Amino acid sequence: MVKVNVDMASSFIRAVLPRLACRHLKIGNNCNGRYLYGCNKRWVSSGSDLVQVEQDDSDNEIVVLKMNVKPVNACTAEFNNAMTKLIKDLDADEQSKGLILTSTLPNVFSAGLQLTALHGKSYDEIKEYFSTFQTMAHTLFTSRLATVAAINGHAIAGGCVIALCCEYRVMAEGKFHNGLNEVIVGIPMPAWVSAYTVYALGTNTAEKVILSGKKHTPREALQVGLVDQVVPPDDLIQVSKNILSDLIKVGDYPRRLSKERLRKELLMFSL
Ligand SMILES: CC/C=C\C/C=C\C/C=C\C=C\CC(=O)SCCNC(=O)CCNC(=O)[C@H](O)C(C)(C)COP(=O)(O)OP(=O)(O)OC[C@H]1O[C@@H](n2cnc3c(N)ncnc32)[C@H](O)[C@@H]1OP(=O)(O)O
Repeated sequence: MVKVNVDMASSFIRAVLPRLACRHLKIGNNCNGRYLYGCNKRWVSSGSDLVQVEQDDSDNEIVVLKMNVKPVNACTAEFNNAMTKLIKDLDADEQSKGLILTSTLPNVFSAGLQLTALHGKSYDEIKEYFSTFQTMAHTLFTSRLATVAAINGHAIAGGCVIALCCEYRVMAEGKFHNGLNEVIVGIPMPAWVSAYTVYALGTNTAEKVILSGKKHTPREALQVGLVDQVVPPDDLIQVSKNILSDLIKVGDYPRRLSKERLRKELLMFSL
């Protein structure tokens, strides 16, 4: 079990992080607001309009969630909470078997945490904000659904984490980056993100990916295991659907229980 010095992390959040984060991006507070709500399933309600929901098949087995937080799918607290609620609703619906996660934006899957949410905020506010992201990631990671990330653009830091929570990751070819640049931004990698990365990549590669903070091209991301497949952009959704269809062919109960057993150990990691 990884030991984490919580006091050190707390002082870091309190004192350094807000300044580092904003220096990194050179941004002010550009958090704005409301976007179209695309939900067409009566039992799915995020209570928000930041994720579009599409049914993919007549059996309602496959759902496509499209992140829709312009301009770069930065994970606002509202978005994190909406995603958590949607995934929990889908988990509770026995008809649903699989989930494809992608973005409405043409070149960005997700830019990760909303750096502006850290600017000028109190320790408690930042802590609360972080916890909304962590809850969303844990909910996706442990979802009983089969999950595929269809990465249609940049997937940076928290955006890469969201993809790592999925069972399978397909990325579009293009001038996009995928990586965990937390150490470059100035965020010591939380143990739970490291644990998820080790789970997906293996310890040795995860360490290199995390400690370098490198942003990978799609081909490089494939080499290190951040993604499982790279495809032409036009094929991304169809390939993801094919993978998902194969994944959900397996008997639901043994699959669900095996996924739970494989992944639940990792929930012991917090900061
Ligand atoms: C101690 C810690 C304890 C607990 C932590 C708990 C959880 C942690 C788990 C994971 C941690 C994750 C850390 C992060 O995610 S930090 C975020 C790091 N993200 C980045 O570094 C990406 C930065 N963005 C980019 O590189 C680019 O924007 C791009 C490649 C995604 C897209 O490039 P474009 O050229 O298409 O667009 P831009 O002109 O650059 O941007 C448009 C617009 O969007 C603003 N913006 C970009 N990224 C963010 C962001 N992450 N948050 C807020 N806003 C963002 C950018 O400033 C532009 O705004 P303006 O139009 O100028 O207003």
